Amino acid sequence: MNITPQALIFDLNGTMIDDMHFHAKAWFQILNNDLGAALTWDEVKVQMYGKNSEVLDRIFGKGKFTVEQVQKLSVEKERRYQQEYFPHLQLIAGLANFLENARQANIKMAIGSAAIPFNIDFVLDNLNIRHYFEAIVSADDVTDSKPDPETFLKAAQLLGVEPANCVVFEDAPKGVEAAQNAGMASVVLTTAHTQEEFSQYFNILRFVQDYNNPFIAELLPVRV
Ligand SMILES: O=P(O)(O)OC[C@H]1O[C@@H](O)[C@H](O)[C@@H](O)[C@@H]1O
Repeated sequence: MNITPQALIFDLNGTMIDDMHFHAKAWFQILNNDLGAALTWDEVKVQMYGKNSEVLDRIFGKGKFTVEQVQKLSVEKERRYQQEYFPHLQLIAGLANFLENARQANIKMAIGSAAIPFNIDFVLDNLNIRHYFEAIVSADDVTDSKPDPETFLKAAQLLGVEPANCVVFEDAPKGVEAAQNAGMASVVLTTAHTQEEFSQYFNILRFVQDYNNPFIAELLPVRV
């Protein structure tokens, strides 16, 4: 398939940085040690997609916590995650180059993440890459997170690009599903999931380990 997108939309966690193990660890502690959920490691990994409030609703049922309690738990989870992950914080191989090349090719770029702004700021500011992104859609900007298409549709709208002309970078099955629901093609980073876990989706252009895969550069217009 030969596709030159007008816009690139990046999921954040597991897609720009290889940090999903640290999210699972922080969730495991909060859900089990603090809230007594008794979930296995694998159950935590399956349940922890979407907004933090959605994760808590899914596991404990809607209405178990007040809005204030959810907010407190959400920030506490991210505080623990940030503390553990900070020494490892770096972009996935080849991404720094790709962002720069895409910018020089005038491709619009956005972030579409289920993370709260606290975490998005943590990544963008510590890695000094905020200037690449014309739009940022976080957990706080949507009613329903992935697999609902709202995150990616909002990002496309903010960039002023039709969904069909956007390519989404994702690492999670629910994220690829969200892109599919938004009518967008996706490239899958195999940081946290195996290819088999994506078998039901038909919007995947390629599976890549990192941004040094030659397919990634082919997404940008050929330089003359
Ligand atoms: O949408 P992204 O960028 O992959 O972020 C998803 C993750 O964001 C984290 O903040 C949530 O706590 C995780 O549960 C979730 O999986």
